[in-house]
Amino acid sequence: MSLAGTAASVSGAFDSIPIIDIGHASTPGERAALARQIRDACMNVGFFYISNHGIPQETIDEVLSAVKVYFSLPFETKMKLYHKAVGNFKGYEPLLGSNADPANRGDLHEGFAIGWEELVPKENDEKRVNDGAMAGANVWPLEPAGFWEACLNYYHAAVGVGKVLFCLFTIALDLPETYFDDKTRNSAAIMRTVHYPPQTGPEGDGIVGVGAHTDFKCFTILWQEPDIQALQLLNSEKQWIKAPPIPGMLVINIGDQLARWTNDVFRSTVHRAINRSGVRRYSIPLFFGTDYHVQIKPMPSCVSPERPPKYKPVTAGDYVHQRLQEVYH
Ligand SMILES: O=C(O)CCC(=O)C(=O)O
Ligand SMILES: [Fe+2]
Repeated sequence: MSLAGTAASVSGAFDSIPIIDIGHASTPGERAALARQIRDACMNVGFFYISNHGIPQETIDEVLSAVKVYFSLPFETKMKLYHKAVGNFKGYEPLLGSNADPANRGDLHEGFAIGWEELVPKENDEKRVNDGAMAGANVWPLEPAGFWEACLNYYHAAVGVGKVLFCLFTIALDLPETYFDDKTRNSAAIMRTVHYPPQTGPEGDGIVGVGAHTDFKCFTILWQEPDIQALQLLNSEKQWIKAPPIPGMLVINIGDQLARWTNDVFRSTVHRAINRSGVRRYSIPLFFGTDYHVQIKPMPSCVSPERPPKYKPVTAGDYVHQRLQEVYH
């Protein structure tokens, strides 16, 4: 059956989240089976865990310790790089500075956002030329020393995982493996390091760590701090399903860009984070999209007479820019 046909019979009433071992993603004989698992996960849940992702524990430990020091700095120090002053959705986002769910009053987290940057600057870096509405360089705090390096090391490692995933997604979507190559040359990936203070207010006060939302790039690679439950996913029965951190694994979820590319064959699942653990929680999402100048339009394999295109074509950069403006309004 075609992808569009199969999608019609999928319910989305999941109660658990699949775990997929991507350790053998570069072995050609393994890829087809792996892509099938990914297709099932993306059609039914929109979320999955990956094990054997290859990001060294040291890289994770270093970014986590830098991030903990950074967020413990005085408010005024952090506000020197306030993202609205920086102007391109990069830099520091204070507590309650965003609101992912318009029904809520604000998100109880602070964050620091970066985009692509070479670890060693290149003389002639053409990268920014095509970024349109999303153009602009990273900014970096003066302290802690090495913050930028720890962040960029993790960023590049996660982008590497993202490239592997893009390839697996194309196989899962019956497309040539190279389909996204010319659409992901610039690695249009935004990484946020995020601090969620413990939430102590009454239930239903309209303030949670991050309110119910869908992500708006192609997919998200999320590292969450071990031992703290916060992330929850909404299934089609309107039940919130917990997505606890699993040691050594990352969470992957489909975002709205890939839902648009796939005419909703891949599910962009609503999720939120509530930190009632009593302790601070840190997480690091990396949102990976197609290059900002690329037009997002439904793939032929995901359109049929019974499943006509649901979305008008849109340029990735304009789309992301508009969605970010809504969240940080
Ligand atoms: O921190 C988390 O667990 C989720 C974060 C999230 O959903 C986001 O930043 O889009
Ligand atoms: Fe999210």
